[in-house]
Amino acid sequence: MNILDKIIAQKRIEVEERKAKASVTELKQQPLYARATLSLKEFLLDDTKTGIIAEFKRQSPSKGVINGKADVVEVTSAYTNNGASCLSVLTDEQFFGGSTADLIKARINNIPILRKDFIVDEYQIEEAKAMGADVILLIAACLTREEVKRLAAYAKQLGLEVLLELHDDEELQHICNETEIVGINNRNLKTFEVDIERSLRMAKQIPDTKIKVAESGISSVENIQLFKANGFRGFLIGENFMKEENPGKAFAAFVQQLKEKK
Ligand SMILES: O=P(O)(O)OC[C@@H](O)[C@@H](O)c1c[nH]c2ccccc12
Repeated sequence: MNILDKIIAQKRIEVEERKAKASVTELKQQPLYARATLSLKEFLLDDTKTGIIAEFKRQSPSKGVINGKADVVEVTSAYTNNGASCLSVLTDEQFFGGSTADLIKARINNIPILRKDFIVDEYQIEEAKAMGADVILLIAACLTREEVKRLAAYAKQLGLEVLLELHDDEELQHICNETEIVGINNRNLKTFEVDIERSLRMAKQIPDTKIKVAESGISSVENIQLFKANGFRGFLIGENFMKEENPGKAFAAFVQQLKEKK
């Protein structure tokens, strides 16, 4: 079993446990559920913004602990105040050390928030809405094309947007009318191998009508310029900031460099 299979098997158990604890009716009563969502699409198409989706990630299966001390409010506020277009907050507990509480805390910021988790069930989309997320991630590597269509339509009907994540050429067929924002993960979730060139190669096969996001392994302003030149509007970056003692400060310095090199 590769790591992605392991995570998904665990996720299905976890979802059943969570369903037993809170019904959808209860989720709908949570204070943030009724909140009007923000549009990631709009933020990514705004040329005055950086396009960076800045991630709060404490740990990962590939790197172990990345930052054991960072405070979610401090870091996500610094990301927001220094020009992030969106926040990505890990909510998976077991493999990434995230939580629902982290996302709820990050919600003090008024920019779109991506719930970063492994979504396999409509219930998790209801949870995402209840915790104040604006966008959910759907990972093609662990869903069929039909599941992507079904879950994306469900999210849309709740007012949430979808970031569809691809990694392999075969997954290109998962792109559908329901998914307007398409991410290409430079990291293979089964082997952890990172290849920046992958987004560039695969991007050529994605229809121009989709908004493209480059994900993972981005560590320089030059990377971003290259992605931009290849039609990308969004850049999902986690570790490059989270590995620093002060991720917010590292983010601010990165954005400063990006402005200077424009
Ligand atoms: O930390 P990085 O290399 O900048 O990568 C961020 C993000 O792309 C990565 O965390 C990610 C991409 N897809 C995922 C799916 C699940 C969990 C995490 C991820």
